[in-house]
Amino acid sequence: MILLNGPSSSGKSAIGKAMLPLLDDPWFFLPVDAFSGLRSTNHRRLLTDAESAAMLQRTRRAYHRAVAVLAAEDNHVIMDYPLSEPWRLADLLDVLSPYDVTLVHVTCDPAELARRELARGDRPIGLATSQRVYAHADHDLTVDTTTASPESCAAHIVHNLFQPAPKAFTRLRNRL
Ligand SMILES: Nc1ncnc2c1ncn2[C@@H]1O[C@H](COP(=O)(O)OP(=O)(O)OP(=O)(O)O)[C@@H](O)[C@H]1O
Repeated sequence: MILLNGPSSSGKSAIGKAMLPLLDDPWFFLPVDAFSGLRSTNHRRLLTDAESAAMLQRTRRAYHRAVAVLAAEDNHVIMDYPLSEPWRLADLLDVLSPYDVTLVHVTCDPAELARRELARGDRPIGLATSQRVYAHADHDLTVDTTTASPESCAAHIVHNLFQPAPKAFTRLRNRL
């Protein structure tokens, strides 16, 4: 399993898509946005803020478990998911404990993040630079997309996929 962690607009989705043709075997690319996109946005009752927050957390916890179910059937999965709240990592360390995870930190200069965000027009302005990805100073690989293309970042990840144990998830779990 590969987890692409980085702020909004850092290029996680572009890298994930660019990786697929470079990999030897079939992989699932399952961005959290695709999973959340399965949930209706058009419904009759207006949720309170607390209900909305609970719903988002339920969705994310379910995403963690959906990925684990795919892995339990020996499927390879690329996650595109910002670890922007500490509980997300804590939950993943638990749920994904049976599986090999390569944690990739996707980074980008804040000015370039802001430029991309404005150009996209479909993300709240300021999300990318305000989003604190829980970088926790440990990961298996880093790619900086400020000037590198998604294709070159994807190639770097694929060529360095086999990292010596213990990998970041194991080290992080041992620190708990
Ligand atoms: N390496 C890159 N160089 C230049 N532009 C890029 C690069 N990677 C992505 N972009 C552009 O930045 C925007 C966001 O890319 P992408 O959707 O891959 O980011 P993301 O990290 O998955 O964002 P989000 O978490 O908000 O879904 C897109 O318009 C994309 O074309």
